[in-house]
Amino acid sequence: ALLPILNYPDPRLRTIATPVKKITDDIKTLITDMIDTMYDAQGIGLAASQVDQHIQLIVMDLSEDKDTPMVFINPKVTPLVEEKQPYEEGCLSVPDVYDKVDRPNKVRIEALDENGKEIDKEVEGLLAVCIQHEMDHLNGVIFVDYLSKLKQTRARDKVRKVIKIREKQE
Ligand SMILES: O=C(O)C[C@@H](Cc1ccccc1)C(=O)SCC(=O)c1ccccc1
Ligand SMILES: [Zn+2]
Repeated sequence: ALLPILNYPDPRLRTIATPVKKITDDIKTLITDMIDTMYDAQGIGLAASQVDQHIQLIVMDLSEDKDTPMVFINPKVTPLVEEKQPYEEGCLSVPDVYDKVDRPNKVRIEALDENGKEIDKEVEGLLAVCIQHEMDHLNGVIFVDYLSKLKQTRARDKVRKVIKIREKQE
């Protein structure tokens, strides 16, 4: 099923996600729904916080054919390089807003997959940028928080306009 995505500056996006204790059938259904929702919204990642489910769960798919979803449960991300690089980011909760954010571009990801199997890998580039962006969501941080106050105001105005247009289309 498609889930509604919370839009910035909804305060629910600031909720800190809690660890997943047991991978229940409900969680497996949420994973499927989040993957469907991510594809429908043309995203490459989605954090459970964005669909108002405040547990430590991220889905991502950076593949061309949108047929290789990745699931990260209770993820831990550790930077592997000191220096940060700018990368153009977007966010499904801040539609039509894109801007550069500086982040380490090589990180280690430790997590569980949807079957509870350990994941422990080093990634770089867009995958590293995206997982850090998703981790921020689980900690109530949105990428516009790294931008200037002026850009944050512009982002709020932009989201308001996009939502109005979407409501008219329905
Ligand atoms: O809101 C989200 O978490 C999804 C977000 C993930 C993300 C994309 C790019 C950089 C960092 C994090 C998106 O998928 S935004 C839409 C998108 O597909 C995209 C935007 C910019 C570059 C590449 C992809
Ligand atoms: Zn986002």
